[in-house]
Amino acid sequence: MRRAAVLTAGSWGTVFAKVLADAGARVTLFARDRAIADAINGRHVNPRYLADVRLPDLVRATSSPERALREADLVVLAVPSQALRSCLVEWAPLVGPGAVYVSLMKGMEAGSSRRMSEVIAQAAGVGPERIAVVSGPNLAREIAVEHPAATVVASASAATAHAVQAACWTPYLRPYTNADVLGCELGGAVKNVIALAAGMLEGMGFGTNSLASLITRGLAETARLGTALGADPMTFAGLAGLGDLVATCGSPLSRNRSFGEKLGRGMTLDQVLAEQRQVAEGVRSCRPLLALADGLGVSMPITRQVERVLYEGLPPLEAVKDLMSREPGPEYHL
Ligand SMILES: NC(=O)C1=CN([C@@H]2O[C@H](COP(=O)(O)OP(=O)(O)OC[C@H]3O[C@@H](n4cnc5c(N)ncnc54)[C@H](OP(=O)(O)O)[C@@H]3O)[C@@H](O)[C@H]2O)C=CC1
Ligand SMILES: O=C(CO)COP(=O)(O)O
Repeated sequence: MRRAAVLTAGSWGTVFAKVLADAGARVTLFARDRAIADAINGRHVNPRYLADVRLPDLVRATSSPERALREADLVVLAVPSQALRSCLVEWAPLVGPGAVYVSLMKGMEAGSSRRMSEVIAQAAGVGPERIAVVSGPNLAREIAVEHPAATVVASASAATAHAVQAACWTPYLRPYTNADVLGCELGGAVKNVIALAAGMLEGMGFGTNSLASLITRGLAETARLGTALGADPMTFAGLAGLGDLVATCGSPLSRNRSFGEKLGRGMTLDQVLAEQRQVAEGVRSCRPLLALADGLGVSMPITRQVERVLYEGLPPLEAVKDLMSREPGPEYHL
């Protein structure tokens, strides 16, 4: 039986702990807040993030990272992307020598523009064969109630990808493997920025044509950046690209989309941040993505406008006008 540690007990970490247990693993879920760990052990629910779903008996919780990581052969990481590096300073020394790290995160590190697997490799000092990424159209709330969905397990090592695939295959979650770690992570990070824009459209009252145009052109700029960085273009037509983009831009369950919707209704960044409890990764990831794009001379007009709305106070309607008034060009260009 596999032994998995999941850090931490937020929305996706909690649901993924259920997935792993339903697939047969013994799971220890780390919660910073001892009250959450006690509720999971006593009542099998996470009162802060998933109060109405019973977690399997194979999920136990602890507020001690040492206890969570002891004997774990899978170390599953689900913290806000900007917190990962500092968390690993504390956690990595507690991880056993052969354990595989699994990233569930969909963001880019501010300042370094590093993907989460790159932060893991650097901060934990592990090689790519010990790292996997799980990414796809996986809104936590829907997976929690076992609506069927698919996902991608990406790793540079086929053996690692297959092991993680087996560890998270349940009747309601179907994992596919992919060797393109870069493309899968980029798809997950950029779709959060595009989902902010999708929410803004919703908040401004625009309809389905606007949303479909945004999703399609959002995918175009994701693929442009990805291929310039060396990703496989096919990845962006897959679950971690188009799949996740459609799910996140279309669902009111998405935190990025709801964040954008509030901006679209006229709230400022600070006002939305003050009332948003869960992480909306696109807010902090758009600048590191633009830094990568600028370094390669890649155009990402939607991401650029989202950044201007967030950090320059540009009204969302002005951002739409700017996008629409650019010189028209061919649909496909590099
Ligand atoms: N939710 C979803 O549907 C999906 C999310 N993801 C990705 O998973 C990652 C985690 O998201 P999600 O679980 O939804 O986020 P949540 O906001 O729901 O939970 C965040 C978790 O991280 C903890 N945390 C917050 N700040 C820190 C910190 N500075 N140091 C250590 N722990 C911290 C929180 O603990 P506390 O409660 O104590 O504050 C909480 O357990 C993100 O990258 C997201 O994009 C991917 C697929 C689906
Ligand atoms: O990544 C997700 C679905 O695949 C969740 O998106 P949000 O972080 O916007 O809720």
